[in-house]
Amino acid sequence: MKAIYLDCFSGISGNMMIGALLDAGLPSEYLRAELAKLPVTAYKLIDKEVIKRGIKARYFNVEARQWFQPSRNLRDIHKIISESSLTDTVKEKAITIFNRLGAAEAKVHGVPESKIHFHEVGAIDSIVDIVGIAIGLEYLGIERIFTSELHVGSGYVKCSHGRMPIPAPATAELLKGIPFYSEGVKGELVTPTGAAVVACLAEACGPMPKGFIIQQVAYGAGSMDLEIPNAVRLYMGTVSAGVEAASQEAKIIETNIDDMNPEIYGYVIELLLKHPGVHDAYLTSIMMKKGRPGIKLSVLVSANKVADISRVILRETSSLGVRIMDCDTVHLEKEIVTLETPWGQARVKVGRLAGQVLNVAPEYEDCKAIALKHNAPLKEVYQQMIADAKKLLEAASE
Ligand SMILES: O=C([S-])c1cc(C(=O)S)c[n+]([C@@H]2O[C@H](COP(=O)(O)O)[C@@H](O)[C@H]2O)c1
Ligand code: NI
Repeated sequence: MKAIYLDCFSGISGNMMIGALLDAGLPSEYLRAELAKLPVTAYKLIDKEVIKRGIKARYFNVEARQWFQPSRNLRDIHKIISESSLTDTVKEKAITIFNRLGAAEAKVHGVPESKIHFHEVGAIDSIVDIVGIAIGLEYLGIERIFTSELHVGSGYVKCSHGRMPIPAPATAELLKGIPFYSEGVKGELVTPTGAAVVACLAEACGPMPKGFIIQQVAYGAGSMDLEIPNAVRLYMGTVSAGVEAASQEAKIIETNIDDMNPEIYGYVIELLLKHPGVHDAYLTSIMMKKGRPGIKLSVLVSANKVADISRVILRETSSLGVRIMDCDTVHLEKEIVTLETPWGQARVKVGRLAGQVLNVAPEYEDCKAIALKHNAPLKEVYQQMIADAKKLLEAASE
């Protein structure tokens, strides 16, 4: 699977992330053409190569063409993104990041999310950065994202509220569950946008996952000149489907529900399974107090995503609270193998322990599509896929 590992030794911001994606192969013209699908125009993109402490890096920035921009709240931004002709994946990713940013601002300022305004120049910068990141990840085909611990810098930052401690309050809110540090560098190395991107998209923040094979190294420049290069380093490469981030701890989040419209459950499970860091989400029938039939919702999640996923559960279900439990896990090493069969292509999951194949599982969706297309019994498609996969694996091991 195509993956990136972001080495945030000098922090991360929206601009730095786009710079790194451009340096990794996202064509500037493609980014501009996709951004032009948004109904916002009064901006100019800066995209150039710079040298940061001797390292060549790509610098990206957004300049508002006019100082006055309409004040936009989260709803306006949702509308701008969702009514554009960008792909659904880009829209969904961008809206998820904006929601996180909005929630953090709302929490810090003690106002409802609906009252959060992305002000003046900041709005256009945030829209371009966040949508641009989603465009870049889709263009480069990135399926998994990991980061290092984040270097946040130190001191104070000047913004519309006055001088605020670093990490800025919205950044600090977004860094819940994410390891970060400061080594005395003065300045804001991680911005709220950078933190929101990591919080929403990264599966884990720590050492590079075992088995990550690097194919390319790219640098996205920040705007500061420091004693260290002000840049984010992006390693692009591959990681096998089963690779877990090193030292990744898992938790189980659970809640019991006895008062929710049953139509909601399928939607919530689908939503949860789309979140990076969610390994499983499932329902169990239970009998609750006062003889009420109920449902226990359980979510197996990477430890650094507990706050994030608890929020999704509390927002989307009728639950008033969740419980969180430690969970040790043992995994087979997973690999996805694509088979060429007389019926067409189909993926099979191969599970290994110390190199020995212990399980071969055809992908349900692929088998279902074949069964429907060729009017064949699903169980026969499964049997055929398992037999073909075993033959392929035997041939590969000879
Ligand atoms: O303008 C507001 S409300 C604002 C709030 C905060 C909080 O932490 S609260 C921080 N900032 C600063 O604005 C810039 C822009 O950050 P981006 O993520 O949009 O690039 C940054 O310096 C923040 O610390 C502004
Ligand atoms: Ni703020």
